[in-house]
Amino acid sequence: MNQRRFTVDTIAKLHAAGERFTMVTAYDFTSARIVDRSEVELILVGDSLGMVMQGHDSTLPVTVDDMIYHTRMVMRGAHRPLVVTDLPFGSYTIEDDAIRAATRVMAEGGSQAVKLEGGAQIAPTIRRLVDAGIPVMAHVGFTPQSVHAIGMRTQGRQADQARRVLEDALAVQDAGAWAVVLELIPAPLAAAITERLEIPTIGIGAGPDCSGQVQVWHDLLGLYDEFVPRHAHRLRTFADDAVAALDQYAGDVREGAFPTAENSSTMDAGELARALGDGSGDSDGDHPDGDARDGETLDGETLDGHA
Ligand SMILES: Nc1nc(=O)c2c([nH]1)NC[C@@H]1CN(c3ccc(C(=O)N[C@@H](CCC(=O)O)C(=O)O)cc3)CN21
Ligand SMILES: CC(C)C(=O)C(=O)O
Ligand SMILES: [Mg+2]
Repeated sequence: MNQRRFTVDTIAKLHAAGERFTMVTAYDFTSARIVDRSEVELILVGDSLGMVMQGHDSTLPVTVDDMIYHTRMVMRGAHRPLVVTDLPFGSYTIEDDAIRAATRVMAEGGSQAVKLEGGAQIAPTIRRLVDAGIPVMAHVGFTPQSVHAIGMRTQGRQADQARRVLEDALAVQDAGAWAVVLELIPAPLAAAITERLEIPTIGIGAGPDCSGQVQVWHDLLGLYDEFVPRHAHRLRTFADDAVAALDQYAGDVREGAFPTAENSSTMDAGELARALGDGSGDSDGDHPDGDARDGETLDGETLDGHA
């Protein structure tokens, strides 16, 4: 597919046309290449990488440098999707820090937008980023960087809390966010918010009536077994396939079934004999040019790749 890259503008047009779209996380070149070949419109370089790539039990230890490192790998592989990078925990608490972190992520990482967690409280920061020319995706409801403050649970089941989630979504829209992730909120609340917003909502654990959906790569493909969130759309079990493949590899080597002639190269028996010095080659031990290293040229042209 030789499609032009999705932009904030083309996503807005999809949304205006009433089309649902998808976002998936990616953290490296190879996975970004795969998303590039798919129909998924957006890549999130999520701070979930702290869990699924780094093995931490929360997203809190992730640094701006980590996000830039992973974004750079993703940008080399993704040419069609719009790429958004999460600002990590603590990097945008203070407004000036937010400008610095977002500027670095975009200038050094190369992504097209940043995402940060929070509602009304973070709205002034969103406004400043947008004024600085940085497209901002917001994230309300369950915000994983606040897990120790709010717990790992659905937000907005009671009226007062639900109203706060709605107000957060309206506040980030007013501040200039071009989209908002709704994480772990009741489906009817997500539907009501989506109806009241002009910008697209992107749901995860927020029911079917969002403008789009987002999933973590490892959850979709069955690569992460520490836990499988209820909201995960686990379409494959690649980790199981990988273990089976590794077992087959180990077994093949043990049984001598790998490598075969097809995986190996040959050499002239005389050359080997000369190398081993068993008398069939140069008996005087001389290695005149053009003899012991037959066929090689001075510029090394024929050095590579012959079987
Ligand atoms: N692999 C992975 N998938 C994710 O979706 C994800 C991450 N990692 N890391 C960052 C955040 C953390 N997220 C999480 C993590 C756990 C639950 C969880 O335990 N959910 C409960 C249901 C909670 C409720 O409905 O109140 C569950 O039983 O799955 C939810 C979101 C979402 N993000
Ligand atoms: C779960 C998504 C929305 C996210 O923020 C992440 O992957 O970090
Ligand atoms: Mg995140």
